[in-house]
Amino acid sequence: MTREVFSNIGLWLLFTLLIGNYVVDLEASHHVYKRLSQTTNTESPSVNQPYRTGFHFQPPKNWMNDPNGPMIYKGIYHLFYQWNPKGAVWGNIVWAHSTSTDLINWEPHPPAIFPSEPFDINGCWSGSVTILPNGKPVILYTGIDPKNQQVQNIAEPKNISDPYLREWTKSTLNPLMAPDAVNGINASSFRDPTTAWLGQDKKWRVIIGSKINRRGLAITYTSKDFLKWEKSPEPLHYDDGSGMWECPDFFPVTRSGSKGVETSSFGEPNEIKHVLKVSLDDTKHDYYTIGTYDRVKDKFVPDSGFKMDGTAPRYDYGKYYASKTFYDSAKSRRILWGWTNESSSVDDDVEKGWSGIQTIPRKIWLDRSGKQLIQWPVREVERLRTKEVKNLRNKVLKSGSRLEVYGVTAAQADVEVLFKVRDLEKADVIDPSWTDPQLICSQMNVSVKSSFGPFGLMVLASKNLEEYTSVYFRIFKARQNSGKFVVVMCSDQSRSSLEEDNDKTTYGAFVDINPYKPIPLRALIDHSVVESFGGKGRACITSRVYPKLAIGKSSHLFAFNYGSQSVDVLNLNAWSMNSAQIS
Ligand SMILES: OC[C@H]1O[C@@](CO)(OC[C@@]2(O[C@H]3O[C@H](CO)[C@@H](O)[C@H](O)[C@H]3O)O[C@H](CO)[C@@H](O)[C@@H]2O)[C@@H](O)[C@@H]1O
Repeated sequence: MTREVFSNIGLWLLFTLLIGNYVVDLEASHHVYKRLSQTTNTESPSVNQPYRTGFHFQPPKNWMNDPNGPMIYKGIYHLFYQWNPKGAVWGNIVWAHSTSTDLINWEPHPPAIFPSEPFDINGCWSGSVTILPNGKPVILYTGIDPKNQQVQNIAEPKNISDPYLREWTKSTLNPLMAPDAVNGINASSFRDPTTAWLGQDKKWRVIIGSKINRRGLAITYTSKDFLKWEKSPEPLHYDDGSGMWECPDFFPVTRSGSKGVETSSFGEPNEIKHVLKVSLDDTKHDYYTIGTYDRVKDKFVPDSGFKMDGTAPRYDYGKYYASKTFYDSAKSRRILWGWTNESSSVDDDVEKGWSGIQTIPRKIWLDRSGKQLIQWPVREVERLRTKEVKNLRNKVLKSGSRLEVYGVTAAQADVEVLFKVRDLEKADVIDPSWTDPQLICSQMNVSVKSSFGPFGLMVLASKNLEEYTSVYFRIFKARQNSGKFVVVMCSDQSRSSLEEDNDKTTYGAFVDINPYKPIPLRALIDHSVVESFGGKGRACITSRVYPKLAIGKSSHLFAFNYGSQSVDVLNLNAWSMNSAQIS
């Protein structure tokens, strides 16, 4: 059926091309595809869906991976994403499309781009939007050609007066960038173009993720007109040994304040730093480095201490991949989107009929230290807060104690808590060999007592704690007689579900905060996802969990302290969250 439809589309398109159209009119194929995506896999997900989210973005059904081409256009936010119209596993990839006025409630549209031409017949993979100086948005995306080579294509809106940009036209000049014998690009590792930026010479630049042997690199192309692109002799940046760089992202950040800057902005060199983010195919994590962009040499130079490989800091120390930012000109902020895959088995995904969510979009900016990025859920999500619970204020959590937070819908909630510790000189000294926070968290699980920690939240917990996910801190002295401390934040999924088949890896991150001050923790809890923010966005951990007992109204929320020293809860606010309008 699919093949038939595609070959009919192909014939029809060939006809329009033969009669001399320079752009491919996709209107008819659009409608056919819309029908197709509505009729394939017609079995809607079963009614009993305890793991579907209430306020995290997800399509009504089927597989979703990377966020693509996020932007704001005429006051409307757009999110495209990699979607399989035919099932809950990866494949048959198209650019699905939704729009929003607040980044939280979404209206679905038919797929914007789908395989129709030789230059993308085997898939429309990830890419980005660039808003041209005349205000017109254009998409650069990776197409998979008949030889399964990865090539870069352009698509533009059919009608720029439609704020929803519902229809897109592919250029007949596609592919604009392709591997060949001369450029020596690896045809199976050449994908995911970024948002382009304008250089001093008025030429556009874009980078594309790639690899040559074990070298991961960001290949630069330049163009005067956005159509004819020339490969630069040198990549923007590379690292030997890091493997394929998927979904690169490259953007400026201001050195002071949390305002975002437009991708082509440079300002004074002492005002702007640049961020290079890559998604490492080898580890499936998103890493970033902060550095300087040399506009003359077209080179990114990481600041001292940063290396663009698996040792670089991560946006999120849980399940989080293929992220992408955009500049929100309406609110002068840079927004980060990221994909969170399931931790359930493929069989379970197929049975529930869907896979993959997007995390709540986060505002992202450079910390005053210049050494790390800070992320915080967009303020708009707070509009879903309802019924605030304030039953924990200035409470002492004695060693081994737990306090239940009553009156909140614990399966769909937003919780903010401020802890305070005293007598820090009693902290245990960290073993100098403990350099990997994930290892610390998994080896010292929640039942292992230190002086300070574990203390934190137990979320998606069953009444008698047969199931719970714990998000907590431990504080160590950096050395004996040292006034420096190491704060570790953990998200322990090992007891999250009675079901055995899920990936229950424990995650961990170091949090760069001063433990003499109050220690903030926020958790966005949404049925099968827990997004945790330590130190006001200095460390983020997203986890996926599938409790069997702690679902819906049977879900509970606790603050706890299993460390040997008491911990104060200065303040704990919890909100039941309304559901967003999404699909
Ligand atoms: O949808 C294609 C885009 O996704 C990216 C990054 O997520 O590449 C993914 C990749 O496929 C693997 O990842 C899938 C989920 O992302 C997974 O389910 C699949 O089984 C994997 O093969 O696509 C290619 C081809 O399979 C592979 O090399 C990647 O890891 C992004 O780079 C693509 O544009």
